[in-house]
Amino acid sequence: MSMYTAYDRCTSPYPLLKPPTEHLRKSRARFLTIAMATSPAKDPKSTGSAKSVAIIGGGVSGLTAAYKLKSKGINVILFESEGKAGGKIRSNSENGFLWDEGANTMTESEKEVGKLIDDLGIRDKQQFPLSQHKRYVVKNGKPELIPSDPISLIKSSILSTQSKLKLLMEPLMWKPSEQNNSAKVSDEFSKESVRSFFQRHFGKEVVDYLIDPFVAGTSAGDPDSLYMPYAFPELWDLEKKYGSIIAGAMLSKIKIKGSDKGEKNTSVKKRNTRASFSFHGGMQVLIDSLSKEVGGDKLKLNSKVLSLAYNYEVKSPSGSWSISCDTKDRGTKNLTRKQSFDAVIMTAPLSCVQEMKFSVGRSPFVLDFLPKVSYLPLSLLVTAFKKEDVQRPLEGFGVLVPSKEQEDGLKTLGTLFSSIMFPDRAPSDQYLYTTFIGGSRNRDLAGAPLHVLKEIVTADLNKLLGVEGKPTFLKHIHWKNAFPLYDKDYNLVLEAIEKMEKNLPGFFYAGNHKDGLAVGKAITSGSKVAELVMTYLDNKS
Ligand SMILES: Cc1cc2nc3c(=O)[nH]c(=O)nc-3n(C[C@H](O)[C@H](O)[C@H](O)COP(=O)(O)OP(=O)(O)OC[C@H]3O[C@@H](n4cnc5c(N)ncnc54)[C@H](O)[C@@H]3O)c2cc1C
Ligand SMILES: C=Cc1c2[nH]c(c1C)Cc1[nH]c(c(CCC(=O)O)c1C)Cc1[nH]c(c(C)c1CCC(=O)O)Cc1[nH]c(c(C)c1C=C)C2
Repeated sequence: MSMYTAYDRCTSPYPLLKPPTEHLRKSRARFLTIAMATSPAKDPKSTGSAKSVAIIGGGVSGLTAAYKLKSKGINVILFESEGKAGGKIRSNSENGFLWDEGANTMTESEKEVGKLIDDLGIRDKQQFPLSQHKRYVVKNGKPELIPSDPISLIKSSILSTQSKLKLLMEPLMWKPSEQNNSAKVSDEFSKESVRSFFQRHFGKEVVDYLIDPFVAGTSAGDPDSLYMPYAFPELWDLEKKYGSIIAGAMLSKIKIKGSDKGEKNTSVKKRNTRASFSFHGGMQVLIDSLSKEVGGDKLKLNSKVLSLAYNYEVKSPSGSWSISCDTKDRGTKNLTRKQSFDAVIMTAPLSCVQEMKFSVGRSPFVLDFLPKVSYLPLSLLVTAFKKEDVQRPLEGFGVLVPSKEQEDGLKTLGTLFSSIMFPDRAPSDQYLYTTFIGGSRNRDLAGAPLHVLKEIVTADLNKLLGVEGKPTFLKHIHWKNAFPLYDKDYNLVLEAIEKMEKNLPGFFYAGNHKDGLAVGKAITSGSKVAELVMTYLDNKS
C-alpha cells in the first residue's frame, strides 16, 4: 500500500460550470468585431512575417490553443510552470491500478471536442464507462438510483408525493415570451442563489436531494453559495424567457428540432455527445496526444512565467510582448529567460496571474482590480478493496452524498466506482474507488491528515457499499484550491479578465476561469481564443 499527496502549485479557479452568458456574448461580439474589421484571416505564412504567440499554462486549454495555432503555421511557445503538462488533468498508474487525479471523465457536448478527438486520431482510444447512466444519491443512509427521465422520477421513491406534485405544477409558471423580458426580471433575482431559484420552481426536497448533490458532484459547491447566472446560465436565461423551466426547456427543444430539420443529414452518424467518457490509459491520453502535436521543443516545462511587458515602440519582427520566466534547468540552476512575442494567451489560474508583473510601455500595469477569489479545497482518496470484502457493490458511475445526509454521519461528497466504470483499471479480484472529500461543505476536511481521511472514507464506504477491512491500495491527491467559490460577486472576476484584455493589446485570456469548468468547455475556450489570436495577428500585419 502506498500513499502520497500532490498539491497544485498554484490555485486554479474553477468558474462554476458556465459563466454568465452575457460575458460569452461579449467575447463572441469582440471576436465578430475583429473578424468584421479585417479581411478573412490570411495564412500567416503568406504574410511573410513569421508571427509568434506565447501560451502561458499547459493545461488542456493552453495545449488546445497551442495545437490549433501551430496547425495554422504560427510559431508558438507554451510555458508551463510544472514539470509536466496537463494541469488539472493527470492520470497515474501503479501495481495494476490506473487512476485519474483530476478530471476523471469528459463529454463531447461541444463540437470542438469531437473535432479535436478526430484531429488527434484518438477516437479509437475513447473509453465509455459501463452502465454510466446508473448514478446514485444517498437518501436516509442508503444509495437510491437517480432516475434518468421525468417518468421514472415521478415513479421513484426519492421524492415525496408533495414534491412530485410541485414538479408537475412547475410548467404553470410559464408566461408567454412577450410577457417575459430580461429587463423585467427584478433586481431581487439578479443575484439569486441556486437554492432560492430551484426552491421557487421545484421545492425544498428537490434542492436537498437532487440539486445539492449535483452541484457538489460537478463543482464541489453548495446551493446556498452558488449563484444562478454563473452556475446555470442557460436555466437562468430560460426562466427569464419562459417563466417555467420545464416549459421553456420543452419549447426550446422543439425550436432546435425545427431548425435541425432544415439541416442536411450529415454523413456522420449522430453521436451521443452527452455521454461521459475517458480514454484507454486515462485522461492523460488527451494531454499526451496534444503535447506530442505541439512538440517538445515548443513546450517549456518547469518554466514559471514571472513578468510580461508590452512594448509600444518596439516593432521587432518577433512582436511587442516580452516575457520573462524562471526555468528550472536539468540541474537545480534556475535560468531567467526573456523572449518576445506578437501575442499572449493566458490560461494560468487567476491567482497565479496575480503573482505576475505586467507593464505597458515604461509603466507598470498594476492588477489591483483583480478581485480576491476564495477557493474550494478537495481531497481525492483512491482506494481498492478485495471484491470479497465488498458486501453490496453497486453497478454504475458512482454515488453522491447530499449535505442533509451528513446528519447521519456521512462525511464524503461522493465516490466514483472507478473500476466498475473502467474494469481494466484494477486487478480483476479488486474494486477501485475514487472518493471526493471537502468542497464548500467541508473545507477543513479536505486538508485533514491522511489517516483521518482514510478513516472517513472507509467508514462511508462501509455504510454505503458494505466495504469491510482495510484498503489494499491507497492514494491521496490534495487539490488545495481545486475550485473557486463563485458567490454573487463572480461577475467581478469576469469583468477583471475583460479589463485585462481591453487594456493589454494582444493579450487574451482562456481556460476554465471564464468559459466553463468542464474539460470540454476548457478545450472550446482554448480553440476559440486561437481563432481570436489568428484574426488579431492578421490585423496586426
Ligand atoms: C479534482 C478535479 C476533478 C475534476 N473532474 C472533472 C471531470 O470529471 N470532468 C470535467 O469535465 N472536468 C473536471 N474537472 C475540471 C477540469 O479538469 C478543469 O476545468 C480543466 O482541466 C482546466 O483546464 P485549464 O487548462 O483551463 O486549467 P488548468 O488545468 O488549471 O491549467 C493551468 C496551467 O497553468 C499552469 N500555470 C500556473 N501558473 C503558471 C505560471 N506562472 N507560468 C506557467 N504556467 C503556469 C498550471 O501549472 C497549470 O498547468 C476536475 C477538476 C478537478 C480539480
Ligand atoms: C463528488 C464530487 C465530485 C465528483 N466529480 C467532481 C466532484 C467535485 C468533479 C467534476 N466531475 C464532473 C465535472 C465537470 C462538470 C461539468 O460542468 O460537466 C467536474 C468538475 C463531471 C460530472 N460529474 C457528475 C456529473 C453529473 C458530471 C457532468 C458530466 C456527466 O454527466 O458525466 C456527477 C458526479 N460527480 C462525482 C460523482 C460520484 C458523480 C455522480 C454519481 C464525483
